[in-house]
Amino acid sequence: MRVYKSLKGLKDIYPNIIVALGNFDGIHLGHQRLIGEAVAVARRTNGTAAVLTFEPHPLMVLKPEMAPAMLLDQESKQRIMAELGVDILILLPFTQELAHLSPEEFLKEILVKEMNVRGIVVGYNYSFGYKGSGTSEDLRSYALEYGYSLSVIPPVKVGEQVVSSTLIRNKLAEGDVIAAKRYLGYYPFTEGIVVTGDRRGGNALGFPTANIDCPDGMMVPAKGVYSVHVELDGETYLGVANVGTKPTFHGNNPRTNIEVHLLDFCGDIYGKKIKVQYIRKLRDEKKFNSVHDLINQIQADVLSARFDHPE
Ligand SMILES: Cc1cc2nc3c(=O)[nH]c(=O)nc-3n(C[C@H](O)[C@H](O)[C@H](O)COP(=O)(O)O)c2cc1C
Ligand SMILES: Nc1ncnc2c1ncn2[C@@H]1O[C@H](COP(=O)(O)OP(=O)(O)O)[C@@H](O)[C@H]1O
Repeated sequence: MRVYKSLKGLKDIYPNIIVALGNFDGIHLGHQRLIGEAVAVARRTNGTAAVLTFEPHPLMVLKPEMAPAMLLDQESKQRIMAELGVDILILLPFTQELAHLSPEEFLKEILVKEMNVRGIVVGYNYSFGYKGSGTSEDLRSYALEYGYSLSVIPPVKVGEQVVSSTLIRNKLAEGDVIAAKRYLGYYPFTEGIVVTGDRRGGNALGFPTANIDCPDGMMVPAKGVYSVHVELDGETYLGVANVGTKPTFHGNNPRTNIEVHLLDFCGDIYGKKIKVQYIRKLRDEKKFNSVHDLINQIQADVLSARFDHPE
């Protein structure tokens, strides 16, 4: 998959672009269906499967205080899109100027003039252009004139629930990682570099923990203890993770920390990149009266986590 940050020259390199439009935070089951449709149309028509998305998230530019925590970092997002078969990803810088294009201008200037799209795929509730006033009906009304096909993907449901990024954020905020996985189609995860912590885990507790540095603005599940799968150097380990503030030691320290103890592993992994996939919430984080009680509880957590083998 090739990544572009500008539209310049694209239509000359790719004369038959089928584009999926949207923000796709999380690339959940609904997004996967939508992007899958663009890929299918492109394969059928000998075209190029493209995703056009904005960077940063439009709300970061328009109303930063309203911008949600992101479900996926940019690198993971690109990896999943490539796995879905996307040929080109266009990360269009979202500017005030772009935000002020009317729906008609966005369609004519960007999709037709710059990209000469042959196919457009959007979700049932897609909106675009100034203040999001354009809808899929507007795209439909110009399809014949500009010669593109239009697919509008109906809501994807799991049971009675319509899958959405907001629903998934709410589930993660409740610590319900099992529900989040049901809607994402994969285990929610945090990826980051192992940094030094308070150097207490291995020495005082007998449970060394890899502390991960999580980029700001990323969604993290509710505070608590989780069984996890950890990817490190191409291997997958079972682990127990604590998402929280370590109240036994830190009093009212507000900064949420993610740390994981890998089962059946020993080694120095400072500076390494690890991916922590949340499998199941085991319990809430709590303040223990003694280090001894905390150690006993972590031992019990490890026993519970042993039930959650990696596939
Ligand atoms: C499985 C697991 C569960 C934990 N549960 C709690 C908890 O309930 N309360 C708490 O204060 N700290 C908890 N901790 C965090 C420990 O206090 C922490 O690992 C220890 O302070 C070491 O921190 P360090 O890695 O910065 O040295 C937990 C850690 C793990 C690995
Ligand atoms: N089983 C393990 N799980 C996690 N980290 C481990 C494990 N074995 C060794 N380590 C190493 O030990 C470090 C954690 O030790 P710890 O005493 O908790 O110190 P820190 O406070 O710096 O995290 C990890 O960052 C990692 O390099």
